[in-house]
Amino acid sequence: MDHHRPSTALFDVYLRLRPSSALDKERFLDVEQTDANTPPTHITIKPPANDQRKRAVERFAFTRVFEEHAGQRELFESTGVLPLVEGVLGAPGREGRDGLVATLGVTGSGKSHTILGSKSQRGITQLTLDVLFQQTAPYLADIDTSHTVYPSLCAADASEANLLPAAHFLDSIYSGDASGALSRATTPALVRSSDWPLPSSLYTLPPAFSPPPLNESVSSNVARPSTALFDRLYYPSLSKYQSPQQQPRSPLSFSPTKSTVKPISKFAHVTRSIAKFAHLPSAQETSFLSAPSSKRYMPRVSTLPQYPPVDDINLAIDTSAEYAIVISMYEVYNDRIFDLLTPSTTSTSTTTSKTGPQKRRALLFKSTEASPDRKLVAGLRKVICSTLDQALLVLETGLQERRIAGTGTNAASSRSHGFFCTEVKKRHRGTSSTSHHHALPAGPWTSSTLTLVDLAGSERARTAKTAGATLAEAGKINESLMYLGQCMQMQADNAHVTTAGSGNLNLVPFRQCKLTELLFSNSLATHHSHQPHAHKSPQKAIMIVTADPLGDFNATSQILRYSALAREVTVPRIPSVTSTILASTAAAKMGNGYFNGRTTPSAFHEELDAALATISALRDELSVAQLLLAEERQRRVEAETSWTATEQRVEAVEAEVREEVWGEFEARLALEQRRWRAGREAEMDAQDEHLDRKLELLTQNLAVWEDETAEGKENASPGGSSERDVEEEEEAGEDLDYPSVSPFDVANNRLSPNKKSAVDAPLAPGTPAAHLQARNSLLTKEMFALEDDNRALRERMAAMERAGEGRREQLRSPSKKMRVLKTPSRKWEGSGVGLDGF
Ligand SMILES: Nc1ncnc2c1ncn2[C@@H]1O[C@H](COP(=O)(O)OP(=O)(O)OP(=O)(O)O)[C@@H](O)[C@H]1O
Repeated sequence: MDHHRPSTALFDVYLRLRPSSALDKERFLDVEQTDANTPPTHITIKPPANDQRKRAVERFAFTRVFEEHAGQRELFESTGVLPLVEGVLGAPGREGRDGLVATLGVTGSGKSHTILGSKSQRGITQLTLDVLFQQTAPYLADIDTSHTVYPSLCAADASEANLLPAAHFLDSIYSGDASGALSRATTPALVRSSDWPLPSSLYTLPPAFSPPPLNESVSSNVARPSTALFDRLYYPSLSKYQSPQQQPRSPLSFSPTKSTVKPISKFAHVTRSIAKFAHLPSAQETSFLSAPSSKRYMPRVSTLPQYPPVDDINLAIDTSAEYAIVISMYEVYNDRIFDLLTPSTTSTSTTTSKTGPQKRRALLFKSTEASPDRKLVAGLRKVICSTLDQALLVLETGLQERRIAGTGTNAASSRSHGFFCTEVKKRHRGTSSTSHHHALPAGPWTSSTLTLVDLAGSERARTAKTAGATLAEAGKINESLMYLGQCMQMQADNAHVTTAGSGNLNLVPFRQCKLTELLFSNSLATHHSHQPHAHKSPQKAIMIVTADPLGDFNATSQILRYSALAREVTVPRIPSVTSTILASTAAAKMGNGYFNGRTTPSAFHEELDAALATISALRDELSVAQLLLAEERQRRVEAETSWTATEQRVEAVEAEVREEVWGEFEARLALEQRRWRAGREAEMDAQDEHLDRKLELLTQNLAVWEDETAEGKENASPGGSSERDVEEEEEAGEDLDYPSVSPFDVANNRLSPNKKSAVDAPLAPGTPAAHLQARNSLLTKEMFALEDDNRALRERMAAMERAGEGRREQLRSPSKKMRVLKTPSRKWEGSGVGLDGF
């Protein structure tokens, strides 16, 4: 089995076995021993004796296997981390190369132990930082005293980051704001410090260390005593590797003044970092010493593990260069990126802290204006560290933000994928002028990053005994690890296709989730790398797979399958029971005279051997088929999980869209209703006005008609009979030439036959009766016209109401009943012509 990783492969893969505590369990993993001088590279895994699925033995190849006794230092030196560190530092005159080290394994298998260490031992991260500071210490740019270094670093940063000197960062975190309380579980190295606060006596400052007056800036020399105290409290173990002149300065001795960050047009785009830094609040506000009530405890560097030492390690370093080391940290939690150096509670404003914990903002992984060819996590808070101690304090501070929870399998299980980035910024130093040469300005800053990744572990809910939010987190973790497995498998297949020189390359689906995007984007050579400005080579990556040989067989074998460099299936030997059955069958045949002249014993044995060989081959095939079937089943389960996850995502999106559309719809409905009501009211007002005008006209006409009727009556009885006489005459039916009739009676057909014939009878023209008849018929016509108008109006109103009702029914939400509008009915009382329904 060829275990040499093809050149196109992304990762060198190492396997680290951890000493197991579950000694009562059966060991399922064996390391293949080679000769004493060659480190092991192969392992075999055997399914447990009671395995129902009768799985075959599998053999895996890795770049190297580290057995249980391997320590942190051995791992650090032998996994290729040091060449990565050298790569990041860059060869003389050359830009460095990005590197990535990730750990992968089942929960509790030792990933965090490898990357971050434990209470007593340092992990790869701390060892890397130590080596980096040892090598670069004499060449580190002096951010504390140089006026130009900090602005130039900010200007050169391509990731829209918020760059801070370590002193300012630590000060802002550990200042007196109560919001700075530890918000998450403590880290392996800090487990003690959570229940071990600084003695209260340390908070009580002697009078000599009283904080400077409010109006004095941090740059003031008055701040010096607190610097001394800071050194005394937090720097008992000053760097071992620096000469006295290079002893690390305390963070508080950093003295930016407004004049140091004067707005130079060249650095005009250096925005937030400088602006914030230039407007530092007064020392009283920012100094951690000014806040005895702080709940966040700055860890003591001296209490952090010092073992194993790496003082003897030497790397090649570019002595003509000037370096700056910048730390940033983030985590991928539920497929979103969160900065670990921006605490979830604000630590600079007491007013904000009163409002409770602040939700952390998720960050984007994207190409930026200054980095079009490479994706970066944009908007991180990055801390420029001048000493190892500062870097360790920043690391510990960030780790306090990381999500950790106790599960059934690990007391401090990482619930997120942690990314710890050490960025090495490098530029040509520049020279001062001599009598022979002109001064050479410092070159531009280049930047390379070593990212150490502590992946969260895959886990089974049953064994981890998780529930609620922790179970949901586990779902997300498993999903992202499944995508990672798919990508690694595809990449391995591609690598084999490339080596074999035949077949098609698959597209590695690394954009499926944030984790794979972060791990693969800058490792794979994309089309961008062919662009002229894409000068950086893809990052180099190492994967350290951790496993417990006495742990969970299923979970471990699954991870080994997709991470190993090569894999081979070894079929278990035919069980002796089969041979026994075959042998006894043969014996029986012999006893039954099977060989009575037809078949010789030797021919029978040949036949038997052939049969056994066939059976063995068939069993081999069966085992392989069973294995493939098991894998297919596993894939199906994974596909189903992914399908369910996608469905849930779709449902969530759908619900969101529904909610949005419904909100918009309701707003429009309300608008339509308002418009409709306003229109209806306007129309009703117009109708009322119209009717009023008509009524007025009618009343006027009636008055005229009554006057004229009265006049006519007077004229018709010159004897001057009284009004009462006229009425009596009318009632008695004693006719005038033209009867006294109301146009309403005419209109409503309420005339007596006598009156009707009198009204209809033609009269002599010019007489008052004829005049009255003409007026009466005019009024009657007008009445009819009015009646028609009213009817038409009523019909229109009824139609409008029906339409409005229909519309309302149409628009009405099934859940939210709209209040039906009830308009009081109006009636024109006097005429008997109702406007019901208005
Ligand atoms: N090689 C080792 N030597 C000694 N102790 C170890 C080793 N590996 C792991 N441990 C211990 O086992 C425990 C669990 O390890 P660790 O937290 O690193 O697991 P993990 O893989 O990171 O788990 P998770 O994915 O749940 O975060 C820790 O107490 C750790 O110190």
